[in-house]
Amino acid sequence: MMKVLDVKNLKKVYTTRLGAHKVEALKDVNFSVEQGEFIAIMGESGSGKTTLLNILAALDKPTSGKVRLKDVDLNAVPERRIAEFRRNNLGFVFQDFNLLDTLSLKDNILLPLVLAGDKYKTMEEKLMPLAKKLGIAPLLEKYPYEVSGGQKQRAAAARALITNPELVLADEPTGALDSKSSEELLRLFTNINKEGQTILMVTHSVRAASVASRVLFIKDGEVFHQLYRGNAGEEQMYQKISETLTVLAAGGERSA
Ligand SMILES: Nc1ncnc2c1ncn2[C@@H]1O[C@H](COP(=O)(O)OP(=O)(O)OP(=O)(O)O)[C@@H](O)[C@H]1O
Repeated sequence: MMKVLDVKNLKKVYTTRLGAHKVEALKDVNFSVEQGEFIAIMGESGSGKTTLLNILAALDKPTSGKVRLKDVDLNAVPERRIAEFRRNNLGFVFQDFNLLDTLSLKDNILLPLVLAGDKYKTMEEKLMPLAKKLGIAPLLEKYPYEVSGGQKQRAAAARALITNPELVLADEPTGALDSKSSEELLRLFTNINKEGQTILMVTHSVRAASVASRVLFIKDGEVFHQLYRGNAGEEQMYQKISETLTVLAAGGERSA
């Protein structure tokens, strides 16, 4: 097994302006992700999920602790290299899609390759199989405002996948979708994960988390509990996650 991500003793303290207030968003977060895993991260509002995701995405720096992506210590990537590092190694899927309204779906999807300086021919070769797989091939010339939320999110997934990233980071990817589009997106994530794509997804949705291979629960800036899928089906996983959230909300003891 190969580690894609290794998070050690991660701590993040926000200091407000004038330094009057300090908020410890992450206290001591530790976990690692093996290649091919599909991780869901859950936790109540304010538990530190966005903070964690921002640090993993190299958008923010921890107060202390380490993040390694493959062999690279994120702290050691120089500022001028960060954008390139992100583009080469990570794919992002956001709750609100983050597509550019002035670009067609095709150009949105190709954007990371354009930024990386790929040749047009290479881009086209990568685009079609992916667009077909995600069911958006007939929509490529359309603009984001001309397609549904589910279609927008599939275009966003294509943009995340087109660079073949080590890791896909998804922030509440079903948050703005109706239940049918959510199910389609979860199916899609499940399929690309089965094909080997490592995924880390932050979500409030028990249903979304129930397709993951492992669920991490964050509480008070620490990993409070982990659930491994094992042989459990999605419904069983749904049950286990619900139970764990109940314990968490009650502020109770760590369950076994
Ligand atoms: N830029 C900031 N400055 C100061 N405090 C912050 C900042 N960002 C987040 N916090 C605080 O850090 C803690 C963790 O916030 P974070 O946004 O990571 O939680 P979350 O789990 O993502 O919440 P949600 O589910 O509501 O998005 C909260 O107490 C929050 O108020």
